[in-house]
Amino acid sequence: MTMPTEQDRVLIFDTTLRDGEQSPGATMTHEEKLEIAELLDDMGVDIIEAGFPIASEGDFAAVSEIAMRSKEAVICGLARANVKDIDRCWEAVKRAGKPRIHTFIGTSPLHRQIPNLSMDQMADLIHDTVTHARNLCDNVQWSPMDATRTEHDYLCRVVEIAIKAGATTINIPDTVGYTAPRESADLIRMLIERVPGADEVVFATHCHNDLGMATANALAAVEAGARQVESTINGLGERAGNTALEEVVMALKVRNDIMPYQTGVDTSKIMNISRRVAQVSGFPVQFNKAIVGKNAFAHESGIHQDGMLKNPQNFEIMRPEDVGLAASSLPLGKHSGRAALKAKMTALGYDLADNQLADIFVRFKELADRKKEVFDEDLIALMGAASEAHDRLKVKFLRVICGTEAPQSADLTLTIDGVDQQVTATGDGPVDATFNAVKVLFPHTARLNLYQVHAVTGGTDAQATVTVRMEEDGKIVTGQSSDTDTVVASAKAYVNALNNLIVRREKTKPEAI
Ligand SMILES: CC(=O)SCCNC(=O)CCNC(=O)[C@H](O)C(C)(C)COP(=O)(O)OP(=O)(O)OC[C@H]1O[C@@H](n2cnc3c(N)ncnc32)[C@H](O)[C@@H]1OP(=O)(O)O
Ligand SMILES: CC(C)C(=O)C(=O)O
Ligand SMILES: [Mg+2]
Repeated sequence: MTMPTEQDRVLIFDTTLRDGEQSPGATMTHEEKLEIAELLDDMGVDIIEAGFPIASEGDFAAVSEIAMRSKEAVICGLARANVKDIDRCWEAVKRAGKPRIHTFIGTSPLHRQIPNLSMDQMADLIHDTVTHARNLCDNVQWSPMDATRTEHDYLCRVVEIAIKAGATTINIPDTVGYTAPRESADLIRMLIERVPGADEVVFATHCHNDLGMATANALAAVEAGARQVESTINGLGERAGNTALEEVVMALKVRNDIMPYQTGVDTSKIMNISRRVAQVSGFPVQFNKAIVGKNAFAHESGIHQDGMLKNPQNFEIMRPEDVGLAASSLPLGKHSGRAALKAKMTALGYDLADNQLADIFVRFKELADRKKEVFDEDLIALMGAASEAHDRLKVKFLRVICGTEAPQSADLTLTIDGVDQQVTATGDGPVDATFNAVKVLFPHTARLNLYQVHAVTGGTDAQATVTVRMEEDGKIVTGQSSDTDTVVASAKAYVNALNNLIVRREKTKPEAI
């Protein structure tokens, strides 16, 4: 790969804290804004639009503090085309290591009617306000709001005026998300070709997503010569939002073969900031959102899961770690197949033979038809049920009498090879009485050499897990069971060990000649 030249470098301008916050309901607190600004600075965003200082005392305070705390990023504030806004903006950003004033006015026929100015009056105002901003700050961005619906000749005229008045960045907003990729590119190309002095400034693109084309329009503008992309985390912003920062940055990284441009963003920090912005703005990320959606690296269908297990590149064009995710996920559901089930069972510690996998797969599909997602706990329970189905011994009923008066007794019914058998036995405590009852119903010579109880959860209703280990003729088997009743868990663990012993006996039986 060749080293980036200046022409390859695309500046990333983040406006989550200004345009993003303009989404109805997305207001962030002062502390939250400071935190997001710090995350943006740390991830290598070039310019942070921290707010609109004239809008409120709170916005002014946030922009001022973000400016004071900034490290590498340029800190920018927004201002309308008037001296009061621009002065207030400068007051807020001037403490930044790298301050920028961003001033704008709507230039389209419709927008010129908002302040009710003629073309000439507006041209004069642009000249005066950009000059004023440039006298305060040597880094000035100017935007003709609604540029994509502005007459080309007039747009060229006002862009030239802004450049002559000292603007260093010319931003071309598609304020209402109206343009389409080819048109977006043609507009930037036209301005660069026609406007005198265009080669001395950076052209920026600022797109909205009303027709779902914000990212495509921004990338088309880059291909035509724009070298600053304005965007927000998770695509937050007015109405349907702005270009999503993560989409532009990852598109340029993944398709660098056809879009050979570099950004300074550390993409491994994307997931973290996406989650924080979703939390603080209260705008959840849609599950299937590109790059940062919950499902962006998740595969449920069997054919895709099998392909992923064979080679992740079969179904993923970027690595999860490149966006800060630990790994892709293969959630199990009704569309999953044997390959993913086997991989999950192996991860859970089950080494399944082919016939066991076939058996559990049938049970899994039955469950998946009833449930949206089958979790690890469901599979463990399915395994328990599957192994119990083949057991020769089952605990059917148990009642113990225990307390200060000896002897303690256990009334036990075991189902042995499908037939219920009942006995009452005594012992030194309820567990001993229960084990004696098992021995009466299923006589054996195995010696108990471990009995262990531990609580799975806290509280008096905790699940107890009992482990039993026994030995017969050198064959060691273990049994385990959980129940909120410790004696029931003990009976089931003991019976589980005996079932395992029966299987071992069968396996080690000498072959008949
Ligand atoms: C496309 C964009 O994202 S633009 C940014 C939009 N963001 C915001 O508006 C958020 C912050 N805004 C605010 O807090 C308020 O609107 C304020 C403080 C800026 C202004 O509040 P108010 O003085 O009460 O005015 P109000 O919001 O009602 O109307 C906007 C005024 O700004 C004028 N105006 C709008 N854009 C511009 C501009 N670029 N340059 C100069 N004047 C402008 C309008 O003509 C109108 O003025 P008028 O009252 O003389 O007709
Ligand atoms: C202020 C400008 C740049 C804006 O947000 C827009 O036009 O969408
Ligand atoms: Mg905007």
